Amino acid sequence: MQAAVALRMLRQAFRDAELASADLDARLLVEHLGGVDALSLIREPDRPLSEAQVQALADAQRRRLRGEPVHRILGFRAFHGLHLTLSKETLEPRPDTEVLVDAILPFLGERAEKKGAARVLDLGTGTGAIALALLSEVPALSAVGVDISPDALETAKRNAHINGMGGRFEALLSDWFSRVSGSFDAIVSNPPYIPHAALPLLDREVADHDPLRALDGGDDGLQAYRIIARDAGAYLDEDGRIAVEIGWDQQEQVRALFEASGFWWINTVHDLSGHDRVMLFSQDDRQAG
Ligand SMILES: C[S@@+](CC[C@H](N)C(=O)[O-])C[C@H]1O[C@@H](n2cnc3c(N)ncnc32)[C@H](O)[C@@H]1O
Repeated sequence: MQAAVALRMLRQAFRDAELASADLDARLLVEHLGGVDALSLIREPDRPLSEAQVQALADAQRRRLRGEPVHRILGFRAFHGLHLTLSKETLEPRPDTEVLVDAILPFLGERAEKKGAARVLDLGTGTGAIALALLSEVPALSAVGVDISPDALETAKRNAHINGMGGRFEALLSDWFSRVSGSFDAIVSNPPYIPHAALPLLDREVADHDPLRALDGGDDGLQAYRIIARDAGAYLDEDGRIAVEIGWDQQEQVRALFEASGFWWINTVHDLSGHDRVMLFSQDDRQAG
């Protein structure tokens, strides 16, 4: 079968099933499982696929139509320009989380330049997405990525190596701060923040394929923020910063938790849909919003 024919068939099957991202999903699958990039699909539409590639695409089509997200099928996702492999216990990193990376990046860049080196702690690192994106932008930065899942930490380590940053990334098995030591210029986190009772309401593609431990934020969704706000001060440099991703309606509660622990709110950054998504805090009032 020719690549362009495979693409047309897959696209039609996904459109018939009313998948929201039918065209994009079909293209991603044909590009990666058929081994053809976007340009060759246009320049060489007659390029034949091997028997194994046709089989892989048929299998992918079945999985996608059963509701498996396209990046789970591919086993990787692009994040902030990095290629990140996924595994059973890693959350699929989302474009909204790139907002957190961009929000803390100028601060870490400046710190690293001023001091010659800087350190960041990523709590609940998953694939390593946030830490690795920061490392890729700031060569003098090193990172500790904490997770409670050994599977996620293996994946984060693999991602650090694949992206050429293995020497600057430490994967640490820890229940939040329990095994963390030392002090950091910044603490970043995209913790689980879905209130327990809201889990059954999640989109099936999320609920069935992202790990529960990456989603469940306890009774009110704020369990992890409570711990981070309570303990972060002991691991943050005096003039350090905190950046946390939040649920769209959690700004007031998260702000209150951090302020009660003596942190100063700097600002809240919106995601790509205009929702409150990332909050920045500092240890001193000079940067306060
Ligand atoms: C929402 S995911 C974020 C993953 C990644 N940072 C990202 O943004 O794509 C939350 C992560 O926190 C981890 N986690 C949950 N409970 C934890 C705990 N008690 N201590 C450390 N990590 C935990 C989960 O395993 C998961 O990897």
